[in-house]
Amino acid sequence: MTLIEARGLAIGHGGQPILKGVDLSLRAGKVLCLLGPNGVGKTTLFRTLLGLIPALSGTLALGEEPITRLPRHRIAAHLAYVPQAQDLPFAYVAQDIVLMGRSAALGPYSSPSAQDVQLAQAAMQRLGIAHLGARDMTRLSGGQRQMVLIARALAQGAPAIVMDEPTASLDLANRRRIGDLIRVLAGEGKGIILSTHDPDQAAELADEVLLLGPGGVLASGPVQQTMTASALSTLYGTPIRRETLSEGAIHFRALPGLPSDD
Ligand SMILES: Nc1ncnc2c1ncn2[C@@H]1O[C@H](COP(=O)(O)OP(=O)(O)OP(=O)(O)O)[C@@H](O)[C@H]1O
Repeated sequence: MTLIEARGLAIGHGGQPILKGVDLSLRAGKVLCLLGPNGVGKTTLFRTLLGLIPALSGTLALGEEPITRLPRHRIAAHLAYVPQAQDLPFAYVAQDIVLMGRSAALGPYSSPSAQDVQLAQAAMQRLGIAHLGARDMTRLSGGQRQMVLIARALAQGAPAIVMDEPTASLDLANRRRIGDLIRVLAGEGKGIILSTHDPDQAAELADEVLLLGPGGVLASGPVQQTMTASALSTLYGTPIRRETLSEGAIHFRALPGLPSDD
């Protein structure tokens, strides 16, 4: 089942395009990873997929429906969002933030039921952060906040999840935990689209990758064929070597040599 389908999408801010001609398709049970240099438009693309900013042109469908026909609560029921943790100085306790994930499933004037509270608690337990429940979000570390936002997306129960650099501020153990969780969620049939600045992580987690260069898609497809040394060197404008480690994992290494502007 296709959860997100974009064709010829142009995106940007204030009518100014940043990326054009973006084709993207996220299927249930798959992990799609976005890679691209700082400022290329990954977050802008995510915010467009979420209906937070309008596409400038092209088509975008969530499930069977064009996004332009979907009210906010139906988008939220379809697509959960894990924004970058530093974007959210919410003055709420962590468990209330996680419970907000349930609001997409509630009617406009209803309050969360005991089952909603249970689902929020289960999401926190699954991430090993139940002990943070009563803590003020503004007083959590960046990594703790990131875990809370992931729990909120889990509690939402949407079939697709968009994650903007979900492991950026996580320590090694939590990074592993989230990486494993992403694969488990895909195994359970969720579709996950995430961005990362770590090509090794993309190679490990993703079924498919989308390489975003200035202006548009540089390449897209399965990890092995798409994440070549040459494609990544072009993407980041610096020489990159691809190595296969003894356990079969792919590792990318930026070679010495400063990139130039020309
Ligand atoms: N609200 C906004 N209004 C105008 N321009 C914006 C806005 N937000 C981002 N931009 C610009 O859009 C471009 C893409 O930004 P975006 O945050 O999507 O990049 P990114 O690929 O997610 O970057 P990073 O990897 O550094 O997080 C940048 O040039 C940025 O300055």
